[in-house]
Amino acid sequence: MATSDFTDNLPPEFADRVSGATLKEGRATLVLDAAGLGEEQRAALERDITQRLTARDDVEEVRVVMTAERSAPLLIAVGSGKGGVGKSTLTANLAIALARRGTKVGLVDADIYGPSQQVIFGTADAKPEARENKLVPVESRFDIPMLSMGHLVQPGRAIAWRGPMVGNALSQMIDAHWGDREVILIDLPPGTGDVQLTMLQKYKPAGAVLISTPQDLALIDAARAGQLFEAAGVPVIGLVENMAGYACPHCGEVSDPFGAGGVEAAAERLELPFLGRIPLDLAIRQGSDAGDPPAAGDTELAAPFNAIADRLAEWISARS
Ligand SMILES: Nc1ncnc2c1ncn2[C@@H]1O[C@H](COP(=O)(O)OP(=O)(O)OP(=O)(O)O)[C@@H](O)[C@H]1O
Repeated sequence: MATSDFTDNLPPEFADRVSGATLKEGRATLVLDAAGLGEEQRAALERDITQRLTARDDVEEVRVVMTAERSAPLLIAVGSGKGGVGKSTLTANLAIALARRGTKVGLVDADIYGPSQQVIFGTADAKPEARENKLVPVESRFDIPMLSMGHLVQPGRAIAWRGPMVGNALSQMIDAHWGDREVILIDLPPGTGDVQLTMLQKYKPAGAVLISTPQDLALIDAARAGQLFEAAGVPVIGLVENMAGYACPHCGEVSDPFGAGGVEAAAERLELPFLGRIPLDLAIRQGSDAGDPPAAGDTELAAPFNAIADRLAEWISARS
């Protein structure tokens, strides 16, 4: 017998997904459309259907073939030449801004020197579990699953790591159960060290966003980081200027402690897109420390992050 009648009694939510079915000598083969389902939902669907069908007298064995395999999520690296220029702040806020526009985004904090995303996302106490030898990302309250070096080692312990250990930790985080995530933002450590090299050799990102303050020194380092990506064939999506324009909370006068406009001018010189400018504002630091990043709210400080996320989203959709 080669028929699909045996699937007729499946509930509609299952039956609607069956795009092909045969039953031959007790062996049922089903082709299921798994589009839009996350990894866990797919596993649950397969389990459930297998149970229902094996309960039948005429079915001894069930094979389920899932189609519409999810494509691997797009990896986007966020890098900087120097430390402390706001890379983690940008990555967290971009992830939140993208998630608020409906992108299924995940986040990896690969900063071995000072992982901080677990603080910004309030997941510092979480311990990621492993399933089938792969880590399951930790859920955060912004609906952004994440993994951080801070989840894998005690803060400060990874600093002495070199090549293979770094590569191993990075692999565990990137090869995790990312389910239905379309985009994963990767918060890189500053500079052009082991993590960047492993990233380029093993998990070449689709693109990189670079952040810098407007000082010359920070810019020179950022340009160097940009060169590394470009040499490896990873397009630099654009440059972001951080900590420009400080509005005095007392008198309102705007000053530019690190200069202003330098990143935009550098982007022009390097022929790279300029994605936007984030002001220096105490509320940005306070929000990050308190696990309440500005992009999660609706104050005017969300605006620069939203504008940069818009540019990034345009870049992502132009690729797909
Ligand atoms: N625009 C801003 N206004 C005020 N504070 C900011 C701004 N951007 C970042 N900060 C603060 O500056 C500090 C450094 O920022 P962040 O951790 O994002 O930098 P980083 O480049 O990721 O540093 P690291 O090299 O340590 O990873 C943090 O305390 C952060 O909250």
